[in-house]
Amino acid sequence: MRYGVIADDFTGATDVASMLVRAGLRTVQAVGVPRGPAPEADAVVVALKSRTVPAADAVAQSLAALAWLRAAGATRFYFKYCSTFDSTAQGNIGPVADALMQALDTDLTVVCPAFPENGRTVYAGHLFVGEQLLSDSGMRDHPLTPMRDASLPRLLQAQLPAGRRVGLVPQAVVAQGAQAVRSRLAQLRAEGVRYAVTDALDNEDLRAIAAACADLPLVTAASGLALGMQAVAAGTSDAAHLPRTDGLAAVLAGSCSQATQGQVAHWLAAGRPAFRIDALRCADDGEGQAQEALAWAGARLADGPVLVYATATPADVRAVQERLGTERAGAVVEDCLARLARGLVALGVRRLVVAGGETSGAVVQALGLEQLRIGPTIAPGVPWTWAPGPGLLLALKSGNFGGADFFERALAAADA
Ligand SMILES: Nc1ncnc2c1ncn2[C@@H]1O[C@H](COP(=O)(O)OP(=O)(O)OP(=O)(O)O)[C@@H](O)[C@H]1O
Ligand SMILES: O=C(O)[C@@H](O)C(=O)CO
Repeated sequence: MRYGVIADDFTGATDVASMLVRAGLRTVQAVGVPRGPAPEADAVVVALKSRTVPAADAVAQSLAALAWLRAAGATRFYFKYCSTFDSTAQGNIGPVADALMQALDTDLTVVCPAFPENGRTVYAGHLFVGEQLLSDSGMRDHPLTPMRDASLPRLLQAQLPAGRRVGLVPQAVVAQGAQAVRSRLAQLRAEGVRYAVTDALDNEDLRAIAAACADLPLVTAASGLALGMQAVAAGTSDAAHLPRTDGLAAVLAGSCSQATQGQVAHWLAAGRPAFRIDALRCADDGEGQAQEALAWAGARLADGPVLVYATATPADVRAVQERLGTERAGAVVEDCLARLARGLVALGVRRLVVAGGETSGAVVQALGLEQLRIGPTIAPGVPWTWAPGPGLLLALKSGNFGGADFFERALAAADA
């Protein structure tokens, strides 16, 4: 194995694994730090749930993943965070990146959240979502990681220990290609910069950055840079062919992003069956709420796919958070959806779409899954995956990804 990837959430892990597969690398996704021996692969992605935990926990989990990946033979490392740089107020990206750099004894890395295929671009160090600055996008109202600043150097600097320097590789340099990026990185290193934020507007820019980073022990990025790694890695594989399954189908949505709100609205508008989870009820009687949803689903699954969603508007989420506190609100809803996932699989569901990174983490942990095989892409950054234990097709959708008809499209693809 050559590449070791540490992803700070589960949808982010399938996102980057899918890109590595597209780049031609045989890729295995491990759920949490693996216990067993290294699988036969060019890249292993370790999926953590470290984005919103206290920074010290995130660092400890990431270092444990690094230790396993090194022992398994990886020589190049990739810290995968969100293409919208999702961090809590305290921020885990800086502390984790810094700890990984120290452990690898390296003095320079890049910071590259761009994912142009999903509208995330970086210009003059500022992160855009489509045509909006990150701070003007729906990410302003994220339940756990509201992003109210679009300047990557400023966001990162605030998360780093004093004295760490952050610099920029501007788009004018990236557009000149890999050699120009390499020269700029050398210049920044000579100036004492440890973190080079890279502008990137399209996949061509990502390819140039990836080629320029070929000798760096560590890169930090969203999944876009993995697509660019095609140029530097000897590609060998195509997307894995996943088994077919005739089991029942369901969608669980815990994401409150604008994209997921649109997907839920699209499902409801088509008159498809859907059950809304009440977040306050989850706090009072999570087991009762899960049982009620399960009984509802059990009565309908034989007729076709069902949706169970906690997805709510920013105003509704705020009202719940004011009552419960942000952390508890997130945790009780995740817990309810995780129970539901267990219940749905027990009822015979074998094709499951989950929306939301934290939600996916809770679901995958509740199902006790250890490894996911990466299959064909449903939408940029979202592949079908296969969990061999229960024989389950699982799509873990990043909150912000996918068009309005994503749920229907995913289920149709699983049928094809
Ligand atoms: N109605 C609700 N009220 C309060 N919190 C909610 C509600 N519905 C969901 N949540 C919580 O909001 C959080 C959503 O985070 P999650 O990571 O699952 O989605 P996302 O951030 O949109 O996705 P991604 O991380 O892939 O971008 C979860 O902790 C979930 O439990
Ligand atoms: O990079 C992204 O946007 C996603 O893979 C993600 O991390 C969502 O949680």
